Amino acid sequence: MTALLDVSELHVALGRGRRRTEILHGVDLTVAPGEIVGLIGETGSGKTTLARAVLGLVQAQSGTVAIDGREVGGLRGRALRAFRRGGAVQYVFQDPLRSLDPERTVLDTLVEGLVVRGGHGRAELREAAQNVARLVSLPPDLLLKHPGELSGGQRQRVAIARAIAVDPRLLICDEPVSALDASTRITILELLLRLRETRDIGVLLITHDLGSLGGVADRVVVLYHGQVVETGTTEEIFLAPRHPYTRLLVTSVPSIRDEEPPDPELRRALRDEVRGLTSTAFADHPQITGA
Ligand SMILES: Nc1ncnc2c1ncn2[C@@H]1O[C@H](COP(=O)(O)OP(=O)(O)OP(=O)(O)O)[C@@H](O)[C@H]1O
Repeated sequence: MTALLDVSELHVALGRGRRRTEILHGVDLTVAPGEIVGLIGETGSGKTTLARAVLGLVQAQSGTVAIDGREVGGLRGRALRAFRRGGAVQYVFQDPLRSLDPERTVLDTLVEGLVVRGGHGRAELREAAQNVARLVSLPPDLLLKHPGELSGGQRQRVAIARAIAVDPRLLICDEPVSALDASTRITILELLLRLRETRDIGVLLITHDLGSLGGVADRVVVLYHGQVVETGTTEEIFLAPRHPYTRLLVTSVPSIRDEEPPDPELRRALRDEVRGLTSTAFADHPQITGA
């Protein structure tokens, strides 16, 4: 089966002139239709850069990005704009308040993508907004409100519904629940599970919190310093992590910790091992140093 998203040997460099640095060093990643893939990595590991490359917002030095078998990584100009307008890939941000226009009602927000695409009458747009609002369990009385009048969880539902309205194939969710309280997190993650079942949408779920992927992601891709160091089913990653960095992450997951307190010796040994993998400043991150 053709992967919905197929990223192969992707190298991306950012910055200008002498400050130009390679951020992604040959990343491979796939997402199948209806699959939820968790992309985990420390801050600065290149998760957002990877998402931006998939959206065509940054150009690759080399490697390919294909959506439904069509190479999109090299699109430029009009072809790139048409790809974006088509809406096959949609991005949901961590902080919906910053990504939603405060002046726009929920109803107008939900159909932003359809308006850009053009060709829809008023009644059609209203019906489309009502349909996606229902899909994400947003009460109809919220449709005429503005983002500032909604709770954090309601705003994230609006952001997801706006993305769904253009019927995407792939949803990239960048830390979609990290700004929410525990129970709202669960309802948003359940919503993603429902959407992949009912719409066969592929989801790339970006997070630095391995614990939030349990029960949600089918597979996990571990990004470390711009490289994929491990890929496996969520069960494999949680129960039999192979790379020392993944093992360190797993010892930090609270639910696992509760059942079996982390062995300080083990964590120390893993930290030393991870530190030995890189001599860069990355090794000074608190997760690694245990500070
Ligand atoms: N426009 C840019 N120019 C130069 N370097 C950049 C640029 N944007 C990001 N970087 C660098 O690229 C690296 C990866 O950043 P990126 O935002 O992709 O990481 P991340 O894993 O998403 O981190 P976080 O979890 O904090 O969002 C970082 O070292 C960052 O400083």
